[in-house]
Amino acid sequence: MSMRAIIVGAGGHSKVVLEVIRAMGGHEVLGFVAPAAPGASVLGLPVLGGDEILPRLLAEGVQTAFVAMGNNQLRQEVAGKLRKMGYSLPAAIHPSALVSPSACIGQGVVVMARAALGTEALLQDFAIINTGAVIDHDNHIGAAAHVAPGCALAGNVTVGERALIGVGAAVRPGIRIGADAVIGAGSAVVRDVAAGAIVGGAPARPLRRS
Ligand SMILES: CC(=O)SCCNC(=O)CCNC(=O)[C@H](O)C(C)(C)COP(=O)(O)OP(=O)(O)OC[C@H]1O[C@@H](n2cnc3c(N)ncnc32)[C@H](O)[C@@H]1OP(=O)(O)O
Repeated sequence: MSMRAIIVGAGGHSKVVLEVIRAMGGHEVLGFVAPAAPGASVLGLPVLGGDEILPRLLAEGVQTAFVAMGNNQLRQEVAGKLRKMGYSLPAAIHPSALVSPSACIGQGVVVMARAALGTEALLQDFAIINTGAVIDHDNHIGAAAHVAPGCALAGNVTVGERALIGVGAAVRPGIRIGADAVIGAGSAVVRDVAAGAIVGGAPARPLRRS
């Protein structure tokens, strides 16, 4: 029997999460929860309403939610609220992902198509491993961090909470990336990155913000 579920968030990332859930099977997604105009829909499913409908849905027996917001801080905050309310927040793992049997995957983690999780990789709650990203052995990916499509993280890399590793970045073995850091698209990270830093290029260096 399928579990009834909702997706919280209704942007681009939420559509991909819906397709991951459908590919996994086992859940009937009723719709999306997000502030939106009446009648809005995403991939043919309705936007059911904003946050105010969450207690009612829970009371009606919809106990499973997938938090699907691309913004790392927001995703972590919303997930915390849903957890307190009593929602069950399972991981969503695309069946085409290669997942080591010794990888450890937290609550609400999303692993997109063709991603690879290596031996003893640890993914903390609400992390996103996007399409085709490689998380090699002994990586520690912090809570609500996002490793964007096509990244390659060599062995023993540590990524802090809410950090964003931009699309196609490559990270040398053993590198530590701090919480809330942003790694620019296409970067080669060869030195540790401080918490909150924004770096880019090959080799990655601090970026001026415009
Ligand atoms: C499915 C999905 O879509 S998942 C989404 C994943 N998201 C990403 O991969 C986004 C990653 N973000 C980036 O790479 C961004 O360019 C950032 C965050 C690094 C910088 O963004 P902003 O702060 O807006 O910087 P802005 O674009 O104004 O550029 C500032 C300077 O940094 C340079 N720069 C920006 N990005 C990079 C980069 N990736 N590598 C090298 N240099 C860069 C710019 O050329 C510019 O240099 P200049 O001042 O000499 O002209």
